[in-house]
Amino acid sequence: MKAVIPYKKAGAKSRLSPVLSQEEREELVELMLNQVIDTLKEAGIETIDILSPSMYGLENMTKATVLLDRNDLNEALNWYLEQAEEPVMIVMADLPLLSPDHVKGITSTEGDVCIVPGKGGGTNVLFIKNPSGYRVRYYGSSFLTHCSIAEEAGQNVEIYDSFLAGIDIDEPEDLVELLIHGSGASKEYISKKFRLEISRGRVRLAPV
Ligand SMILES: Nc1nc2c(ncn2[C@@H]2O[C@H](COP(=O)(O)OP(=O)(O)OP(=O)(O)O)[C@@H](O)[C@H]2O)c(=O)[nH]1
Ligand SMILES: C[C@H](OP(=O)(O)O)C(=O)O
Repeated sequence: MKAVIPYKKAGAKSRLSPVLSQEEREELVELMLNQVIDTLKEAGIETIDILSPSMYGLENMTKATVLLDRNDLNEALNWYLEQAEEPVMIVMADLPLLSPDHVKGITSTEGDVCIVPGKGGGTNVLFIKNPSGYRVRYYGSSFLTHCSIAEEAGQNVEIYDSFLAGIDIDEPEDLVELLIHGSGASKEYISKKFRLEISRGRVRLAPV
């Protein structure tokens, strides 16, 4: 069993541009990537690949193997799945609230495929026991798409339901969850720029 993390640092997280500069967004994704790698290692995942279109931000990466593929996310991942000869766990790089227990729970699924839904219909983690028989199609309502792809391939799907594993850091409101529930370098980084404030009964971001 091995894990692959699709990762692109250049121009990352454009949906966070209302609150973070490009430089800040690129720093944040690098911190989150390293937290995801550490979580996978702590869960006992020994083979970890990073699939990236360039070495940007990965020049000093020693904790995982960097595989370069300039194709888009789906093409790069489907190429990876075609080559795989063991179960594959596709883990997004923007999951700083993912824990080793989540990883262990996902990979101990009784299903052929285990999916962790993200906000807004995304797919945060996709564990595939028989990768050669599966193809991904991220973006849009990819969670529903990935469920259908499994069912059409006769593979049964387990949905791993987790509030924290379901939080991918895409939009400003996701930074509130990182400040409330997070720990480690990405939480520390954001806590230097933002604090939480209660406004009209809701928790919101405010500049420090
Ligand atoms: N290998 C590879 N990974 C990608 C590519 N585009 C995005 N990713 C990664 O795929 C995961 C999900 O991507 P998004 O949440 O859309 O990240 P993003 O493109 O930086 O965010 P937005 O600009 O807000 O859409 C993250 O781990 C990204 O680093 C790509 O073209 N190639
Ligand atoms: C890659 C994409 O991420 P999102 O844009 O939903 O955060 C998805 O999960 O399909």
